[in-house]
Amino acid sequence: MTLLNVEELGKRFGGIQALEDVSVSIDEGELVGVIGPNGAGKSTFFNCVSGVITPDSGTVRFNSEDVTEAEPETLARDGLVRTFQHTRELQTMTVRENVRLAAPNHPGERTLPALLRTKSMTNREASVREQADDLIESFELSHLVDEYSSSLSGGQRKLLELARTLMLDPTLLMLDEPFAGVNPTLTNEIADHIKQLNDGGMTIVVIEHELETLAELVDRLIVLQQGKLLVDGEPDEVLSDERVIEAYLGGGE
Ligand SMILES: Nc1ncnc2c1ncn2[C@@H]1O[C@H](COP(=O)(O)OP(=O)(O)OP(=O)(O)O)[C@@H](O)[C@H]1O
Repeated sequence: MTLLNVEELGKRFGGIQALEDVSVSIDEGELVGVIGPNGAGKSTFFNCVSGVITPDSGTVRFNSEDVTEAEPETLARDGLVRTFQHTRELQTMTVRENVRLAAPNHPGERTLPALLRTKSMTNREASVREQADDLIESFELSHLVDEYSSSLSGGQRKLLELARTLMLDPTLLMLDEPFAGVNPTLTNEIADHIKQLNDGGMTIVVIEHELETLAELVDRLIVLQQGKLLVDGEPDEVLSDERVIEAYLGGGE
């Protein structure tokens, strides 16, 4: 079944046509990579799909519903969740606080005196704590729970970002450069987590410049060039496609 359907998406910034007539369909359970030279329109594509910016033309359908004008928070509540190239954790909070606070409608433990809290609020807090602890453990961040996130390495920050994102229980997870600035060991670890999440049924779309790791990870690659869809297909075929090689050699300009 189609989970995400993007039709003829267009976005212009002044004199730059960042996206032009991009149509893409993603089925439930797929693991798809989005590649293309610098400035190809990858981030603009993610931004339009995730509601960060509104496209000038075209439609975005998620679960068959037209969400072209939807706000990121609404989309996240509905299960379409994305990460950003530059991670967005709160640096003055610990790893544990960062993961807990990512929960939707976080109860805000300190805002109400204990006497005024309802049973359901207390239950919700407990389940948030449990979910956060489970994620911290599965991402092997347990030894860092009380560290401020400002002290983490680039790779550990990406793991934290992934854990925070999963607190939202996504059905469609969009990852913007999950391996950028990450050492090879953690890159493999993050790739394994992505694979496991997909094996568990989560649909995942990944923008990445690290083509070798990405091509091994995904089932399908979508190539953008100068705002247009250039090729869409299996990784091996795509990476040996003359048009793709040309686009990279030419730097997309
Ligand atoms: N907010 C903006 N204002 C003006 N121009 C923009 C804006 N966002 C993107 N662009 C331009 O749109 C084009 C596509 O940019 P985009 O960031 O989507 O490409 P990209 O493929 O993600 O590139 P990179 O791999 O370098 O991140 C580029 O020419 C970029 O300069």
